[in-house]
Amino acid sequence: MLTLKNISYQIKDKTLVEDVSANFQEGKINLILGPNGAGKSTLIKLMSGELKPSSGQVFVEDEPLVQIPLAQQAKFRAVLSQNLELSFPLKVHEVVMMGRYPHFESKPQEVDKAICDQAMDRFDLQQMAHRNYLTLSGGEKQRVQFARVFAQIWQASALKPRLLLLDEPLTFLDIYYQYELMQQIKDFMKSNPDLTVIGVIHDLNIAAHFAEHTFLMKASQLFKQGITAKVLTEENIYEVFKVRVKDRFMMDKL
Ligand SMILES: Nc1ncnc2c1ncn2[C@@H]1O[C@H](COP(=O)(O)OP(=O)(O)OP(=O)(O)O)[C@@H](O)[C@H]1O
Repeated sequence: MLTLKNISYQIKDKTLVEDVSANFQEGKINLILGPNGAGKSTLIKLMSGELKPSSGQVFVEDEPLVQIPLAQQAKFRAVLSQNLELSFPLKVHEVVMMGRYPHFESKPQEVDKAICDQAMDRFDLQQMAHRNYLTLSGGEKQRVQFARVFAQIWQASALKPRLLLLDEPLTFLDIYYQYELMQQIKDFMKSNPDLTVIGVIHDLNIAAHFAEHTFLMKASQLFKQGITAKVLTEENIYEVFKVRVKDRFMMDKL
């Protein structure tokens, strides 16, 4: 669904992403792992179009991303970025409605309200729908952001298959919600088979449990990519993180 062809990204003489080629398949959960500073967030920003590659190209299906107008991109592609700061005292349901902005002209329609309602149900937010977003805990804010991005891509688009980009979406979440939210993604995808998820996470167990395909980054490059069980081996993990793990421990959870 999304293809990267020889993508590099440089700032001055520093290379943040070097010659990355990858194909993210439609309908799959693809997770990107790697040490701090390996280039994961930069790669997500290149896929979302927030950054333009210094060389190489990003394709959505067979169309170069740069040729798709932003207003169209927002109809089939949602992004949950790291460190999202809002400075206005919006209510929770208003933040979720932001996900619908690309879909209506001047004011939300009944369908937009219904979708926000369902998204809040899904992420267990109804009881805080009228709370000031700024007063929520870090984990609660993260769940609101999940509801916002899901509201954005709730319905299939006539333009393209849907895409959800997640940069460290599990930050601030306790272990219950880490698994719960990943499970919600998986469940949503069962009834929405055109949705592709690409996310950056740090937890090897979560990747082993949920990712169909795993992408290991090391020093600005893509070190390994493929079926999770073949990528998350003791050897590869040691090569990238310099930490010894018990392979079987993770694979038992698959
Ligand atoms: N605007 C910038 N100017 C210079 N260096 C940058 C810039 N943005 C990022 N970097 C550097 O590029 C490298 C890759 O950053 P990136 O945020 O992509 O890493 P990451 O793999 O997501 O790391 P983490 O796991 O810590 O979030 C880091 O060394 C970072 O300091």
